[in-house]
Amino acid sequence: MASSTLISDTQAWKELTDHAEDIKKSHLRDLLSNEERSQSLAVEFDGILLDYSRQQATLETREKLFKLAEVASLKQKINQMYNGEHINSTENRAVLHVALRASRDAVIQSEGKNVVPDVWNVLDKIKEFSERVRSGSWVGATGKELKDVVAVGIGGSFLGPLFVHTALQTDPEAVASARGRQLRFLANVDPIDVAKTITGLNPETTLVVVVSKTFTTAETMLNARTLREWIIAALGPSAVAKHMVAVSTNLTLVEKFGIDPNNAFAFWDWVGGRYSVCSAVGVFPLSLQYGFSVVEKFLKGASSIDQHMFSEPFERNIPVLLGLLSVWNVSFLGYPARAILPYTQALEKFAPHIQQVSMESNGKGVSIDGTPLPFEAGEIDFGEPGTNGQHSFYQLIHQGRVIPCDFIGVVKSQQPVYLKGEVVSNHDELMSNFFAQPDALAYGKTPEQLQKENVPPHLVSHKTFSGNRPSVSLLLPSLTAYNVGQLLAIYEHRIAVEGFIWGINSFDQWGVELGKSLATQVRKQLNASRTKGEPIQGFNFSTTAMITRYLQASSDIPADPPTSLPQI
Ligand SMILES: O=P(O)(O)OC[C@H]1O[C@](O)(CO)[C@@H](O)[C@@H]1O
Repeated sequence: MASSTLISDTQAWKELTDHAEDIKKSHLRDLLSNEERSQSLAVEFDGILLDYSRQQATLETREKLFKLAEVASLKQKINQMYNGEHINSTENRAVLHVALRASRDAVIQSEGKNVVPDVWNVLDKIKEFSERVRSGSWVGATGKELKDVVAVGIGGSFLGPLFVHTALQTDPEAVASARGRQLRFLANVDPIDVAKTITGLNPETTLVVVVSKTFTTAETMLNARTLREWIIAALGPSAVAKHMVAVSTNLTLVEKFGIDPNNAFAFWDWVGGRYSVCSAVGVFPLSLQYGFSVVEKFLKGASSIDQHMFSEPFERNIPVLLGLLSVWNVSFLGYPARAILPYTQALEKFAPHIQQVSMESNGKGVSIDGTPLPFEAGEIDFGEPGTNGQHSFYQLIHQGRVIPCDFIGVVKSQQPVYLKGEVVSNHDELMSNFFAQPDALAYGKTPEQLQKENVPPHLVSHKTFSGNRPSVSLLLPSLTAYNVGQLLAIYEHRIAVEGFIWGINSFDQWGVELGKSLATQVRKQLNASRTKGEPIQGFNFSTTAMITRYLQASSDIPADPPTSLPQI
């Protein structure tokens, strides 16, 4: 396919469009009765099972999707990514998050240079520094051990580390090594978030890690300045050197901020913000909390999927299959959303992280060469752990809109809780729902079944479930740090596969710029109005009126220093 040709203009796309019309006539109830089909639509790797038999798809669909992958040069694009080519063309950057978790002896080139030694230099530095803090050889300004860490960052500098932190909090090995320590995150610029974060913390025992790829993000820099004042107010200006460290690609700005670059952990422009959890962005705060050896297992898990993705044929390649099925659901069956439903509370923060990875990556309106897309790319991701979600939005999924679901289950719970005298453990109860929901969605319930159950006629339509609602089931052996790394990489690569097929740039994010620059204009005017009494100008009537109202109504609020923030 020539690079300027849209994927939707190809014969492979047209064939899938026609094929989708046929598939829409079938029902999952019937498709699932074919055991041979079900057996073929499942794949296993390293203890992970992907069952995609509940997709509205047949073996023919899969063949046609492989044809589409061929026409989209999927294999070449994956190779280009792993070879460090500048596939993020609008920013002229390589996309090499796979290098962040490569083994020490791997060779991954960017601009003719093997980047793996640089990665391991930083990992070694993280290991050494985190061990000093954890062992108490690096202490605060008053000689006290630093037991509490606040990671200040937003977007990719927050969501991935929070997801992994939340998951590790259930891993017995991680829990044991985190005893007596706490890790908190400060992301939102809302003063409430600042107050909540510092509540109960003592600056004497707190290490603040400022995490920002660019070191210019408005929210992060303001929060970093606030916490710097919090430290200075309690311990004096010289305490900053002991209590503040940084993770960034911009070490010049780190130094300008007042953090010693020797206490900063670098990463590189070939790591996208939302793909940075395996860089110092995640590895450093998580190593402070859990120790480097636990975090290394997480990296190894991600790396195992990197190798699987790179070398496994498409028929057995979990991220490739998932990516192609997502394209099938969005572009051919017309389902714009995807629900991420982990049946484990440990993955509570997984959907929020994937929201950013997926929607910032694939929420694009033009192809990689700038041609407007005649189809919608990306999907709307949302989710909650089961069974909580079942008591929230599943009604819509069962009887309202059709939303393809990802069910994620774990064979061995990290926390088996058995009730004495009860037959079913908490985990079995959870998993009963994990197994039941996909079938409920797929089969539904017919009016005939309801009539046989003597449901009153006026309720039959209300109690009918159309079924034929697609899902995939991903069954992980357990949720160790290693498995968490695998899950992360499966989704990262799946999202890249989708973008490669749609022919978009999944690695830039120009869509976040406009709001940021308008906020800069508002911020300038707010300052000018508050300090010099200047009138608000340059906005439309509505915005001018709202800002003016806001200024007038908030003019009597005292500008307290952050140290006097009420603790929540
Ligand atoms: O790490 P930084 O540079 O502070 O950026 C934070 C986030 O802001 C964005 O650039 C846009 O929201 C994200 O892509 C990024 O993860």
